[in-house]
Amino acid sequence: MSRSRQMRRHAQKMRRNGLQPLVIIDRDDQFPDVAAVLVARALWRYRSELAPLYLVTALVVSGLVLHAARPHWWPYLLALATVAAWVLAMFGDRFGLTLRMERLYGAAVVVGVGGWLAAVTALGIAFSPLLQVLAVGGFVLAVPWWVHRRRRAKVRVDRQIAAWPEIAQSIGLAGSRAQSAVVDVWGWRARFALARGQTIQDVTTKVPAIESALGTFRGAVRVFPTRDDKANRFELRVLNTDPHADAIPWPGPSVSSITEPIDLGPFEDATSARVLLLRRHGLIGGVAGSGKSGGINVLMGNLSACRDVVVWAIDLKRGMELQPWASCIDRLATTPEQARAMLRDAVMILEARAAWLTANGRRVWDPAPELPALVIVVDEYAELADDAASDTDSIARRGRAVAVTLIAATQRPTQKAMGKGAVRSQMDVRVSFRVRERKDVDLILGQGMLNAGWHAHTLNAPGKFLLSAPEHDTPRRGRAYLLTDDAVSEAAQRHAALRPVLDEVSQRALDDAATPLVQPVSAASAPLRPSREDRAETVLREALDGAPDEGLPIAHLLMISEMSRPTLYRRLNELVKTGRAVQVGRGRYKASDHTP
Ligand SMILES: Nc1ncnc2c1ncn2[C@@H]1O[C@H](COP(=O)(O)OP(=O)(O)OP(=O)(O)O)[C@@H](O)[C@H]1O
Repeated sequence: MSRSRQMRRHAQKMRRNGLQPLVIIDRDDQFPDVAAVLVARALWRYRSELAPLYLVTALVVSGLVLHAARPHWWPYLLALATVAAWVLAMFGDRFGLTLRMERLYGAAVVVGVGGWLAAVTALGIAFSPLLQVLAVGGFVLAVPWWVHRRRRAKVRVDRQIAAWPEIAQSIGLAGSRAQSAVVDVWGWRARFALARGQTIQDVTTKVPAIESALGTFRGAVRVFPTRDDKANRFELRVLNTDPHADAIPWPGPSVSSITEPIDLGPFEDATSARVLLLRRHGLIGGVAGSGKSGGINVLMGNLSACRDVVVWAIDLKRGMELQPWASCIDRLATTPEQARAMLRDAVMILEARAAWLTANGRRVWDPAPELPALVIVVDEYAELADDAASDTDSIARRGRAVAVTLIAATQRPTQKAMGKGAVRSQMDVRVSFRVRERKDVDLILGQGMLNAGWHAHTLNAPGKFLLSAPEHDTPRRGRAYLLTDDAVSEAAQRHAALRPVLDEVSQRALDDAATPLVQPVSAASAPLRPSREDRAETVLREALDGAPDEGLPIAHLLMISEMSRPTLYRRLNELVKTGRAVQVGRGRYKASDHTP
């Protein structure tokens, strides 16, 4: 065995014993050998930082070869670079470039590389100032690469993963190895294979040791089984920052349909607290200032982005909380009378839908833009008058199949606050923000939940919540996204254009209910007073006739006609279809110039 191999063996043995080997050089050994290994290692270890340099080197070599062998290829190179840059700019998100900035950067690099290579292929590397362009351009394009946050995070993770065999050795998990890792905004997660005989329980008991070895903060590491539930695999979740440390800005809607689960905000391990609201009712509770209204804003931001949901809302704080979403709310009740009328109409709708389902041999109402779900959001549920209780009860009991959903927010959902009916027991999704007393936990989340470890009284910051739903049956702390006032008005404005109107079945039920009963025979000869609808229709037609060239906005037509929003849209649609009115701009109408 050669002397250097002997030494390498010796060094490996020392490393296994936890000792650092010394590099011993004597006269016979080749120092350049060791140096080359060290340099090669450094070039490999810092490959991400050195990538621009490697690219420049590759360009110079390719340029030399291409100019010597295929100088007439330059137009193809230019065309290829242009197409590749276009593809990156347009579809870069499919290749992991999620941000627009990243796609533009990628496209710029491709154009730069392709352009320079085409020029060198045609003119030769000695042609001035191609080398200067390469040096300056390379440096300029390298700077964003070096400072890119996600790249640096990825490099950090790669190095931690590369160090895993040593870490595993020192914490008694020798032989386990990383299989894959992904970086996200909060940190990284990686899938590991365990050595023979090791179990996920072994890893769980080693969590503090892993945290120490990786140099993270306490509580930053979590261990989960993998999705395929293999006994010799585990997933390691490492957080670089505590997701709940600060308010988390709302990233925008996570859904475009009520059939998808809504993301309320991250749990402590940074996974999303997603919950489905289709065919379910929801109860949101928590003391004043605990973040209920913030939670409702997250729901509204998502529901208003769904093209298959009509939102009705009751806000008995005179519309203070929900008014900013008015452009996305089909009907908003701010007084107890309006709330009662709305709930009565909702029951009428659910009955009409149930009848329609039966008549059509269907079991459930499948929401679609033309057959939307109806979601009724009630802020401060306890303020609802007692005489609304039978309607809320009907909705809670019979709303699921017909996709009529009730979402109630209240501080303490006592039996008194929830009315005498079965509303609370019908709530499938419970979100508890901080409660004042331990016993309130059971009020919001259900009997026995406090004893089962659902400690909503210990939530220590606004917006933090516990979520109980069929797919969430263990207590995990979440924190709701926070929507600023600007985010609310921006989302409300953007989503207003997507809002569907009530379907025909539901609308007909409301119209029929509003039509006055047939006059009694004895009164038939009495002069007929115009019905409310006739009056509203006349007012609408007159307003459209007198509308200016730029038309009248929906808000104005709603106000003067006193029609409900769906009725107004339906009437306007009919008038437009029959050529009696025209839509002049977004949400603006006037009478048509040539009445047919
Ligand atoms: N998700 C959140 N993240 C961070 N801070 C939040 C969050 N939600 C709410 N807050 C903060 O807490 C304050 C109170 O929140 P919010 O108004 O939503 O509470 P509430 O429970 O609805 O109270 P009330 O019943 O009085 O309306 C807000 O002004 C906001 O600063």
